[in-house]
Amino acid sequence: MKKILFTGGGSAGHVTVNLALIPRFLKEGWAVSYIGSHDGIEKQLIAKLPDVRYSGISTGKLRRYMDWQNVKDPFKVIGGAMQAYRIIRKLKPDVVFSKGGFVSVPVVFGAWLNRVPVVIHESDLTPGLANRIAIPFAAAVCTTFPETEKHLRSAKTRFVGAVVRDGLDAGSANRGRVFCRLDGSKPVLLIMGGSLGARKINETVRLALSRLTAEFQVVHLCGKGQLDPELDLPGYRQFTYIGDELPDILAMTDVVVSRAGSNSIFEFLALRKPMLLIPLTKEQSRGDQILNARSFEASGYCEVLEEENLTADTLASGVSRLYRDREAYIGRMEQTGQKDALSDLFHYIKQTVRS
Ligand SMILES: CC(=O)N[C@H]1[C@@H](OP(=O)(O)OP(=O)(O)OC[C@H]2O[C@@H](n3ccc(=O)[nH]c3=O)[C@H](O)[C@@H]2O)O[C@H](CO)[C@@H](O)[C@@H]1O
Repeated sequence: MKKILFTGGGSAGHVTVNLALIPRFLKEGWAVSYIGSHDGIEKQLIAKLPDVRYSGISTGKLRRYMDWQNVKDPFKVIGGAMQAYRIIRKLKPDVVFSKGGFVSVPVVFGAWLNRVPVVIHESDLTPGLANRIAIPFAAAVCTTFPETEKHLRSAKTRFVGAVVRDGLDAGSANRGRVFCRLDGSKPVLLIMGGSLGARKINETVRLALSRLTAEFQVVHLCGKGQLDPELDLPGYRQFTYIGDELPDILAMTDVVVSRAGSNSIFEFLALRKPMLLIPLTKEQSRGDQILNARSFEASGYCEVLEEENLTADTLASGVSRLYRDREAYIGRMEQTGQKDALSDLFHYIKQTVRS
């Protein structure tokens, strides 16, 4: 029996591709294991797959700012690397697939020490810090954007395109309306601040809410701990995070306001949802979301609103404009080629197994 080990975590965006690939390997009879952190979002998401053996390791983070955790974290990273090395030595996987996030770095290093080939996947236009550290130890890097190759120097790259989750297009608008208790009497605006929520977007949405609800029914995914219990308006629904019902909600959505995380924006593109993107700033991230958003803007799929220009007024007027011009956005999105990135990636990983 062939064995594959997956890793990746820290945010849902670092697990989405794994969740799409795992069922394919299970269906072909592979033994599937996963290394994530002890308490990250990946643990909850992978727990839904009973046939996958999950091992937690300790993780640390490389921060761009001063924090007392910076002193403790190198020890956690070293501890995590030793745990990953031992797990991999015992499991003896034929191949490792890494989606990035800090938990993946010791796993990739442990695989390299154990001579197990690693395939890395990069969702963003430029590689994240974790992937940049891990790339020298990998056999190959698969990219979502064709432009990414320019930003990678050492490893073997392969452009596969965007992997969107299975079942994304099987949503039902009716189920979505029942779930959200909305009657569909107005167009639906979905607001999503990435898998963790976005505080600045949430605050601005609340300031603009009377204007937004005059034109739309609004579904707002706020992120953990960011609901406003005081706000209970007709035509406005807030959730911290939506799991399996997201395809239903997307099916009833007319336009989207979102951060520019790679998985999210390719999901909106696949479903032809016009988007107003508010990327994370260079200070909040490394500017990857700005590049993701600008690439989509150049193709005519979205409007970009930089966070420094985000006000109740620019948000409300941007969404109105987006809805007014929706047919033009949808028309351009329909011109995109349909590449089966999931199958391409699946076959490629199978070819990379240890000989
Ligand atoms: C703060 C941070 O580090 N953000 C990064 C993270 O974002 P983040 O985790 O937000 O990633 P993405 O936007 O790429 O993906 C979010 C995923 O979560 C799903 N979802 C989201 C909300 C919800 O309620 N339910 C739900 O299912 C989306 O459908 C999508 O599949 O990974 C992305 C992919 O590497 C990067 O582009 C982002 O810069």
